[in-house]
Amino acid sequence: MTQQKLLLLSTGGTIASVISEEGLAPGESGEDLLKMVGNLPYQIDVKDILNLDSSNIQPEEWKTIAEDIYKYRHDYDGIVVSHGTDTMAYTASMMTFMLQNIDVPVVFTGSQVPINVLLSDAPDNMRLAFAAAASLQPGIYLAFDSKVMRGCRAVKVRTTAFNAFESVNFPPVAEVTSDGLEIKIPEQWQPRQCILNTAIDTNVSLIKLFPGFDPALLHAMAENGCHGIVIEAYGLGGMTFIRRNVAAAIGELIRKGIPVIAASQCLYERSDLTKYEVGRQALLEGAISARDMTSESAITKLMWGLGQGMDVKDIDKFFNTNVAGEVTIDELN
Ligand SMILES: NC(=O)C[C@H](N)C(=O)O
Repeated sequence: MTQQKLLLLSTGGTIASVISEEGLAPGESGEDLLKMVGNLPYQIDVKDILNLDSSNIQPEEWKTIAEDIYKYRHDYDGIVVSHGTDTMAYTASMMTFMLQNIDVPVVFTGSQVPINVLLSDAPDNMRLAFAAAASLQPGIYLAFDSKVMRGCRAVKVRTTAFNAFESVNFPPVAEVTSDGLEIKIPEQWQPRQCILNTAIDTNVSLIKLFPGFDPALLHAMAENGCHGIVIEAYGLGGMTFIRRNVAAAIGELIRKGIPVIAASQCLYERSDLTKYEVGRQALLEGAISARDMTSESAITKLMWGLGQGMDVKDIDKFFNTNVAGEVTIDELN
């Protein structure tokens, strides 16, 4: 049997970090990573495309990563992207929108401990990512600590523990068991034209509501060039309306053409603005529900939608559309 051909795109992160006087910083190449993982039953090519801690990965780097995935995808059976963990969920979510209908498996991974440390989690995570890239349906995934999840559902929930990521509001698609990589949710992939579209609007904001939040800050953002806002509201999507009327401020912004997405500060389960008065007020003012999306998916979806020139109505429609498994659409808001 011929070996599967896989590509490693390395971008830095803790996985590739070495100790320096300034603190841990990326230093190992993709080839170094592969050497330390040891033998794998695949033919693997490597390209070092970035060498950054992921806290330095920003929209400019998203574009580079998306373009490289797009450029090389047909030369390989699957692609692994090694990436720092801090912003990996944002990058994986953005790739979901920039590379719609991706036609190969693309698997992001990283580690909590550098690969050159004896008991690092990196070798296991790399092996998992390659196994996933060799066997899953096309899609954007994140592989970490024996689990493979949809990239657009992954959230970093722990700062140091090996089980740093969780798949939020959607089960992991595959898990390591004694039988190997067990596919739990076979993705229903249908061949369609893969589109690379990296146009995004980065003039957006993601804010968390807290008791005492001054809605004038929303106006200040709009006056300073903010084109769209995701608000992590309370519980099912509730927002203050007495004394400090957040809902009314949202209405004013929306009438100025600035979409406002209502997400929840609860990590799990969906927002539903219809249930309480504090949600309905915001809904009446035109707030758009993020439903069960992660904040990482909501903010990247908003950037991408605005980058396509969508207005408030289009963004509303876009957020009521499931692009690649990032949201569960049901009758609820
Ligand atoms: N574990 C990690 O990879 C954290 C690191 N600061 C990064 O995101 O690049």
